Amino acid sequence: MKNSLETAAVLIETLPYIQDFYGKTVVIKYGGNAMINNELKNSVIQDITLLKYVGMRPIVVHGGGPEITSVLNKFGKKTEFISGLRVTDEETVSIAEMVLVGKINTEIVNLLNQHGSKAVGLSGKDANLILAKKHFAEVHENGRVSMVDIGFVGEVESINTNILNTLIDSDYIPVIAPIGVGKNGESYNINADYVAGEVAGALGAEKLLMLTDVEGIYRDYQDKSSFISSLSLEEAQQMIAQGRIGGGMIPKVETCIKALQGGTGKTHIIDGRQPHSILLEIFTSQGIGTQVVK
Ligand SMILES: NC(=[NH2+])NCCC[C@H](N)C(=O)O
Repeated sequence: MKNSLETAAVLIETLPYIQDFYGKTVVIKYGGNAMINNELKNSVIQDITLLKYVGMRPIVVHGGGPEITSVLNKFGKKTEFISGLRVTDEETVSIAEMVLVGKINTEIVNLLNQHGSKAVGLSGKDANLILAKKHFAEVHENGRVSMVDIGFVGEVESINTNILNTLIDSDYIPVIAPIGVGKNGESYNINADYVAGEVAGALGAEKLLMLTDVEGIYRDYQDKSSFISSLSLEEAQQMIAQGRIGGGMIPKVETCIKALQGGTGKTHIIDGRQPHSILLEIFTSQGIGTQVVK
């Protein structure tokens, strides 16, 4: 048990961060284990609620990959991936939209509201929040690169910051499902990491936090003792170019780089398997994950 002086020290360590981040926008990419495990889910929801109540302006962008796959299986649809991207026909995108918007999004909104926040769920279709266009898969074969049409997989063309600012100015927490809308009203499934980066960049957010299922970035991704607490944008770019970032982490690190270039103050890759990783990263000086900074 901590004695009362130790408890006070923990609380007072948060003061500079509460002061610095008061009134600032923080985008949280919520995915992975922290979305499946109930205990972790509650800790994330509590953390976001705390951020809100100490005066920050949180925005949540969530994923839903595994749940989409399991519902697709129930419908008897096989999932094929090309270069890590799900081949998405019209039926697949409508199932993805149903799961992301109808189920996962409303569940997060509901949990936040149960904890005393005012959360509002949005998909990219609400007020044209996420205008999207088709994203082609890059396939490398026999030293040649080709662009393959994989259906309704999208990339962000623009973010309607006006609707987000309207909501956060009125104290709501926007919760965004990564479904984009095309010129003709068609739906696109978009990688939630990229959506979070685009939202953070477009809003010039103070922070982008990405919850993952790893501790953070390693100097050598096969050596768990080479954990990096802080990384510059240039170092991150070099590490990608030199192939020193493991496959699954590349979109996350690329997202951090893009967000920083777009005007986000700081980005953080943190371990969503660790309860309260959001608080530990934001309100302590050493943090818990890897920060990527300008
Ligand atoms: N991984 C790290 N080194 N994190 C440090 C975080 C510092 C501070 N709490 C912030 O949010 O800006």
